[in-house]
Amino acid sequence: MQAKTPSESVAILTDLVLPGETNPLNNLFGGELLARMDRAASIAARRHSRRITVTASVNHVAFNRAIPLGSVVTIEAKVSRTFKTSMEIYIDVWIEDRESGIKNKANEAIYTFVAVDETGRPIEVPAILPETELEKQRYDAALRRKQLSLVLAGKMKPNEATELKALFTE
Ligand SMILES: CCCCCCCCCCCCCCCC(=O)SCCNC(=O)CCNC(=O)[C@H](O)C(C)(C)COP(=O)(O)OP(=O)(O)OC[C@H]1O[C@@H](n2cnc3c(N)ncnc32)[C@H](O)[C@@H]1OP(=O)(O)O
Repeated sequence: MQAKTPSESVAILTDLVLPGETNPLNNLFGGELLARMDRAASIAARRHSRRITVTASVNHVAFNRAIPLGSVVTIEAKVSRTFKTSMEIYIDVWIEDRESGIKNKANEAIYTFVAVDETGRPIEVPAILPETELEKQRYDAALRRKQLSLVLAGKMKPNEATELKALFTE
């Protein structure tokens, strides 16, 4: 299977925040943002693997800035690292300033997707070759995040999480 670059998987969704999607503070409802990020991430995972993909876990979400009603929101998702059958998808969320058009970072999230065959069994995905400095940083830290996610899910013993242990012994 031929390796791919993160830019080959990039998925960008730009949409408005409408009244039915807000909370009582008139900001985008958190669950609505999670769903939009899941959609963008699933397209990125699909573009990388060209397989059926499912969300295996949401590893990290930071709601750093509220997103007001009427905002133009851009969600950019791309594969940051692949393992055997799983892919880490890094998602950046931007709000566009109405007057200047300048985009300011509002949130970010990290999802894990798994490619599956027609019977739902995990199947191998192409490797990834990070190109930019940011892509390389995200790639390098992804194994640590995977181990943390597996430990929290009870799928890995803490003493097997070599990358996590290294954080505390360096
Ligand atoms: C192309 C352009 C147009 C595109 C056009 C759009 C098309 C778009 C199609 C629509 C697509 C919609 C997709 C929406 C996304 C859903 O809405 S999917 C619905 C929500 N998700 C689900 O229902 C998934 C349910 N869970 C499962 O099916 C199974 O648990 C899984 C995820 C397949 C894993 O199966 P398993 O038996 O645990 O398999 P296992 O071998 O242990 O693990 C497989 C891999 O997952 C990893 N893993 C498992 N759990 C975790 C965890 N908690 N944390 C991190 N990694 C984990 C393992 O480490 C392993 O990784 P590798 O080392 O192989 O890389």
